[in-house]
Amino acid sequence: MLDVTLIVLCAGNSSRFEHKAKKQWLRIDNEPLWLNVTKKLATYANFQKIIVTSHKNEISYMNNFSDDFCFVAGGNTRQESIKNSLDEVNTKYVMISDVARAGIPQSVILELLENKDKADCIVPVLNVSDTVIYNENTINRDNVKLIQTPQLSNTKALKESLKTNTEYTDDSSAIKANNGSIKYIKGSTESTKLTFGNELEEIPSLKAPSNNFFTGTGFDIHQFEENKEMYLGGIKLPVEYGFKAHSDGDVLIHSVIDALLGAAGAGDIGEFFPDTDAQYKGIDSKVLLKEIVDFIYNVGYEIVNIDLTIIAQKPKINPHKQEIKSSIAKLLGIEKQFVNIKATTAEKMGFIGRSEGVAVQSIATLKYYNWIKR
Ligand SMILES: Nc1ccn([C@@H]2O[C@H](COP(=O)(O)OP(=O)(O)OP(=O)(O)O)[C@@H](O)[C@H]2O)c(=O)n1
Ligand SMILES: C[C@](O)(CO)[C@H](O)COP(=O)(O)O
Repeated sequence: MLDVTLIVLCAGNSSRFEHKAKKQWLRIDNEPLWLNVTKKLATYANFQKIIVTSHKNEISYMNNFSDDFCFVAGGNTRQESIKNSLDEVNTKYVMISDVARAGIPQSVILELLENKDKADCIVPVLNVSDTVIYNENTINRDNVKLIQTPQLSNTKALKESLKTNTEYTDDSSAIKANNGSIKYIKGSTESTKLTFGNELEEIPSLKAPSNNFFTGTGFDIHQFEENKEMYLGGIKLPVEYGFKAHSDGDVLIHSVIDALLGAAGAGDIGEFFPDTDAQYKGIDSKVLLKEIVDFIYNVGYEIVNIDLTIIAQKPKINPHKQEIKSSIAKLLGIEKQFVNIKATTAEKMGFIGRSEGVAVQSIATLKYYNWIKR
């Protein structure tokens, strides 16, 4: 086994990426890109340990995909993410790769490893073949190099170099600034970095997402409370009572959240917004749904439809159905025709029948965001 830890950086925000999903979550058949890339790199060399650096909001979800890797929460910058991950590195060498470089060939990895003792940091680079102008002046292009990842560093040298508040855009720049030695090897055009989205066309080996559909159910129930505003589906109903709850008690929205999380395999509402957390006391449930919808799109899904059943002896739902549909459609970012609402009484049986509260059941369907057709 090699005395090398591999870190795959996957904690970015994809803010420049012109797709609905974050790049690390694009589906390659049924696999998120981060898993596809990490598994591929794992077959290229016998790494002692593989660390996947995850966005703090996604680490628990990422954990659902594999038991083979160590997941570490990243920071606000690439460098912070590296620092967090280095805390878990005990090997002499560390190889750091951007998930954004999805097409790295094995030859680059092997050459980095062959050169591991030749400098503090081994870096793949590309020469520039076009004429280069800097501040309107032509400069000698032979002096220009395009720096790629993965880079292989001496762990001690990298840890020392990052004891600084200066932000470097790559590992070699930090090591160089700390008087470490650098060896450049030949990079690869296959290691192109996904930044804006159009680069996807340059990596033909990435398979299209599967056409699978994913279904999740949600259920929530709340007791009435007198003299409180009632919110249902994000709208205020004209009645003199509301729902007893830690949040605003919007039982319909809570049920929708669970259906969406169920379809994405992402747990339940309590894992995202614990009812013991003071910050959610009295919170507008629309804010919670917005956060979940952003999560669903970020991690590579599109919402197909949602079907809801409201079980209520009171209040009467029919007069408000259209308004609730419009509200939910807007919050989910889908057309109104894809939100269905059914309402039923409990035939005066049980606690709902005794008009003590309301229950809502939902079914959501998701599909993968199809990045290949856009
Ligand atoms: N806080 C951060 C920022 C970036 N990265 C990772 O660093 C690599 C290079 O970053 P970049 O391509 O810029 O990705 P993003 O930061 O996601 O993109 P953007 O700058 O457009 O938001 C990516 O693999 C990204 O996931 C990270 O782990 N933690
Ligand atoms: C590390 C890197 O990929 C080397 O070219 C690059 O600096 C990352 O830059 P970004 O701004 O985080 O995309």
